[in-house]
Amino acid sequence: MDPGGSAVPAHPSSADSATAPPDGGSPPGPPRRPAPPVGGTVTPVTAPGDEAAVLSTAPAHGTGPASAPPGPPGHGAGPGEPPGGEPDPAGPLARERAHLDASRAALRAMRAEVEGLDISDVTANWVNAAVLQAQIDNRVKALADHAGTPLFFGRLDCRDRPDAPEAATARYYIGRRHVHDAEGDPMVIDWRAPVSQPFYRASRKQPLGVLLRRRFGWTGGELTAYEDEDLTDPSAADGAGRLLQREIERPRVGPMRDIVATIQPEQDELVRSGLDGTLCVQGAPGTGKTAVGLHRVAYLLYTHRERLARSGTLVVGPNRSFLRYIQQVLPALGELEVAQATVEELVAPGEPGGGARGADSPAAALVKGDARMAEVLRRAVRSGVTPPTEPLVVVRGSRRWRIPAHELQEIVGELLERGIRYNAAREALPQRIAHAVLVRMEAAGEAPDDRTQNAVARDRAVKALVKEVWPPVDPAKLVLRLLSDAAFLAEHAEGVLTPAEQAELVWTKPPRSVRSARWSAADAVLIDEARDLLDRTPSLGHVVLDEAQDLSPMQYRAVGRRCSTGSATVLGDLAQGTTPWSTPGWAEALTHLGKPDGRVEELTEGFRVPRDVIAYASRLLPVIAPGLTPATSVREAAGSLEIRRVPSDGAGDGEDGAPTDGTGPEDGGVTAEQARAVVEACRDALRREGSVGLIVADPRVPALAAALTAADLPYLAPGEETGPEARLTLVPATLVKGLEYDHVVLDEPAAVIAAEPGTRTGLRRLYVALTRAVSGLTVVHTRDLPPELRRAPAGHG
Ligand SMILES: Nc1ncnc2c1ncn2[C@@H]1O[C@H](COP(=O)(O)OP(=O)(O)OP(=O)(O)O)[C@@H](O)[C@H]1O
Repeated sequence: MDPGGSAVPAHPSSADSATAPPDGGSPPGPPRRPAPPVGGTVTPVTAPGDEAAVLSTAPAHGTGPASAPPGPPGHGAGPGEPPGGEPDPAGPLARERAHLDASRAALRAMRAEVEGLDISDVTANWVNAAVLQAQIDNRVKALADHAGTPLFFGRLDCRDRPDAPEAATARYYIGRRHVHDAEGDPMVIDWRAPVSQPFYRASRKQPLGVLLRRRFGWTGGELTAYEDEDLTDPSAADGAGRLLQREIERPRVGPMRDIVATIQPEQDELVRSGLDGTLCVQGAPGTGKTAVGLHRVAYLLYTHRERLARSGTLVVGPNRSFLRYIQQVLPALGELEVAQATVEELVAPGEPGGGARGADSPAAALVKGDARMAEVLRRAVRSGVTPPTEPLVVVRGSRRWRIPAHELQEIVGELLERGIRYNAAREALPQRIAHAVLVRMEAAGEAPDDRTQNAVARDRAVKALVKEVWPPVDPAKLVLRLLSDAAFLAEHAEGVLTPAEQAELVWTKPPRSVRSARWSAADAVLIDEARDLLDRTPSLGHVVLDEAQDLSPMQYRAVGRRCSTGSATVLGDLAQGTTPWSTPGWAEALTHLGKPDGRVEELTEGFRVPRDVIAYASRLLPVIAPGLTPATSVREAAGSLEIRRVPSDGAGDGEDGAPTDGTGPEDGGVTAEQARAVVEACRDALRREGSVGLIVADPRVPALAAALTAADLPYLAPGEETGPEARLTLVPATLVKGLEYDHVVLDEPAAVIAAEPGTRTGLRRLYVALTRAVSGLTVVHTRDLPPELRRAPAGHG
């Protein structure tokens, strides 16, 4: 029997005992009991225990919403509420809805106030007026009340001061943005404010002044449930409550969403770590690295708004589909100004995909991505500098000023030694020469001033000398020459690259010009490095670098110079490195980034992949990344894992990875039986709720796309938004990193491995593909599974 073939029958269900179906919303009109005053003021409220309306005070164990039967109508609307129908108008849920209504009204008032601003008196001219109006428009946009987005998701009842009596508490509602009433008192507090921090960090062991933490459940924009934790009882166990479980286990449809309501304490520590230090997060698949990185940007923008508004922030992701997938998270958190780019777009902006067209062999790419290339380029850039051998004569009026060659050489030598950027030195050179002339003028009794110095610096003879001594350099032409002219390369790679490495670099058919060259992604990074040697790349305030394990040292340098005076958040998983140059360790990566003091933290709690699926995928870990901790899964549902073996066309089983079916490479070796079984697995997956991802080795995409079309199954491209009409995405294995689907159908693992240049890279690609599922994974294979997957190593399930 195939040891991996045991099916785990756990099907997700939409049933959710934690919340009621929408019940028509809150009754119109004012609540019978007004919502207690919030924030800032000491508010005597009933002791938390009195509000007996707790949904669950203890973490739910083993009866997660995904496996619980659907409750009766109204069940779970909040204890203290009558089952079904409207909530008791005096009950806690009704009071919370009243606070919601009041907060919405306050937000409307805030918006109306901004909309009603009359700027005609305060703006001196139309330019100022336009600028101010744009700021007002942005503010109005930021104050919009989005129907589907809850205004708050949590509440804290805190002891107002450590010495305050038990009954004196302050109450804070925690939400995505700050809302205040007409008096300026807060109704909802921004999740990023320091006051909100205990919502994420407080535990029964360390309550941080919190008496009660309440989480709210929402259904279709309606407040339908809440769940309390009484933090005054140290004997009760901390743990994920049902609303949290429900959020984690909800079916995925559409792009990535924010996790602001359920950020976990260890994630919160990373989100709120300071702007000045660089932070690197190593984490197994689904541990929330991307989520942490994006929320960290939102937090930093809130905390250092002015500084970052000036310097800018940027999120770097592996490809466009990934960026499309994450692009709505920051706007949902109210942050509209964060740029997003791939490394390719960073180094060669303007053209989609960075304009890179050529492809390198892995060996050539390895050398081009090596940090030693920086030294080769540095030498090559400066190679045109030729110390003058003749004196310079400058004619001013009737006088001639002569600077001897040795003095000119000294000036040039000094500029070279100072290590300033090539073009900055090139600009400084005429001024230095002019200075030498001025010294002579003064010695001769003249009284030259700054204008004289500038005039000398612009003198024709000086200009001609500068052009000859310090010639202008075009970065692309320089790289073109290095890659086309073996002698030029050898001159500058001497002692840095071996002759064999140099041979990898040189094009066999050199292009005629920069424009006709088929630049590869690695070439674009070389050009970027050369450009930076000429002129300093402007630095942003903060850069988030996701899927960082795949960057070459030269790519790290390219990202690093874009945050040279700022800081970075580096996110990645060494086990998911699938480039030939992928990062061996974070210390090295941080050094290339120019942030050797960066702090490395690890996340191991998985929020995506169900237990059985992550245990299965983790069988590969000892081979692909020995020493890394396998992720745990906080999801309660074990998930479904099914391995379907398809009988081959009678050709018999071959060796691992070898096609045995006699099909040609043009269809990627997909047999008719395999295609049928894959389509069937997709149909099965589509019977369930949520998104479905069909992951296939890149060469097999056309054959399986044709099979889906023939079977009348519409499908999307990765990053395209799933919706009710199309929930199935056909994803080439090389594009699936960072993405997730409720149910994953994985076609032919042996082909995924075979599509990569080496077995280790292949197994890592397979590990990425195996860890995309939120609730279920079906592996469909004709060829043998890799032996690493068939063996269950001790402790890995
Ligand atoms: N605290 C949380 N509450 C709810 N959902 C969470 C939480 N943390 C992470 N998630 C969810 O878990 C899933 C995985 O998160 P994310 O994509 O950030 O993980 P990752 O570590 O970047 O994964 P990968 O290594 O595969 O790129 C996402 O759907 C995310 O929204």
